[in-house]
Amino acid sequence: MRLHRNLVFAVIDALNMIFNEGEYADKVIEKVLRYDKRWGARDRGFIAETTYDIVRWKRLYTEIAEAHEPYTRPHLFRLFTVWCVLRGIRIPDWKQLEDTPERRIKGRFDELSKIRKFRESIPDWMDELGEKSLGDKRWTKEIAALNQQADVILRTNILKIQKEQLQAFLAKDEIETETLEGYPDALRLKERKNVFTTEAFKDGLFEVQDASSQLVAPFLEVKPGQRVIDACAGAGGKTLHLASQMENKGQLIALDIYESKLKKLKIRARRNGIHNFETRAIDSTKVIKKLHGSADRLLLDAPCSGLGVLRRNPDSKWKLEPEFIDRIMGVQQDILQNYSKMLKKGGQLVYATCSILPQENTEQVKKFLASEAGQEFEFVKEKNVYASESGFDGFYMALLKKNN
Ligand SMILES: C[S@@+](CC[C@H](N)C(=O)[O-])C[C@H]1O[C@@H](n2cnc3c(N)ncnc32)[C@H](O)[C@@H]1O
Repeated sequence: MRLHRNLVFAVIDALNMIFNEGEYADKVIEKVLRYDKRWGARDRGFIAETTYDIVRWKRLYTEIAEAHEPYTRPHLFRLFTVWCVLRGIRIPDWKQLEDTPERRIKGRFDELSKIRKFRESIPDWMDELGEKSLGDKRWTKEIAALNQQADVILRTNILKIQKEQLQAFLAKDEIETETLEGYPDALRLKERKNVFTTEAFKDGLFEVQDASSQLVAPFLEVKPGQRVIDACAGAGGKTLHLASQMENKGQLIALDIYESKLKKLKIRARRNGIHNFETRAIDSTKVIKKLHGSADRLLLDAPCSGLGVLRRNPDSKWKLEPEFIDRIMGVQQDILQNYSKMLKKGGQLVYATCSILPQENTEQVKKFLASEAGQEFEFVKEKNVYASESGFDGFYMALLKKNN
């Protein structure tokens, strides 16, 4: 691989904004990719993937490069040279990269790779929490899987097109895909490409949605004509899926505490051709109270640590704090206690997270079922999705039924 100076400089700029200015990696990459309109898909891919890689391996690379906060430009270039050496890329003879100690880098890598928190490049607290919560064996496998780059998975919008037709449509744009057993609407890209510029995307024929996330809406067993509430809808990845499973019939109410996220959902719903839905921002407890006893189905896709989706958000390894996890666990239980009241007798709810920690998942459900509010509910089934087993994001979902 031949390195181009302006692309490498863009990576260094991006790392500076992410590591020194605390900006979010996805936003920074969007910003940096706007630097030069002439960059082609390969150039853009290089910038995005190299930046994400160095963010993912930050702790390992900073140990090897003996770099530390705040990262000066020479430090950031040192991280970049570690990336090059470990990938076997020839270092160009640029002033910023001179005197790269290649043998020393490889030696340090071999030493540090013996220790999980360095090898997997995670903070001490996360390694301790993962081991305590999942046990040494599962955590070791799981964190290794969560450090792999995520595949790009599409969900066919079956309101508009069949999966095989979509595959043929995308092939015309030289986007080759394959089906995935056990994920009826999913297509996996054989090669990473920008799908957002395709006509198929603009026409709402698919959404980008991880395969594990595609398991959640079917777990709720919705039927056309029902009243379904998606109480933590966000920008609506799962709302859109629920709507297509309802065949656009019935009533779908999408709630969230952030109006801004619901606005994004409206745009996506329009593109997807969905009209059986409405959004309501939760700006007071009245919004929930008004819906008490009204839903046939209820999705609680609760806010969580996001430890199951580190492959797609590697910078959350450095942004997440243990105090946040403690706080969000309180919110998760409040959501179960208060929002479950929106369900009708005989109705069903799914509690889901994109976490792999039992304390955010099965233990929350057990605590709810043992509480006063949980007495009317019956546990039906649960599913723990591990990245190390599925090859996709880590997720949890539990189905509960409200007794008649
Ligand atoms: C896991 S995300 C939802 C992802 C979304 N369902 C999807 O499939 O794209 C959790 C959502 O819960 C929202 N949230 C946080 N606290 C909440 C609360 N107390 N009530 C309702 N929603 C909440 C967040 O704004 C966030 O959008």
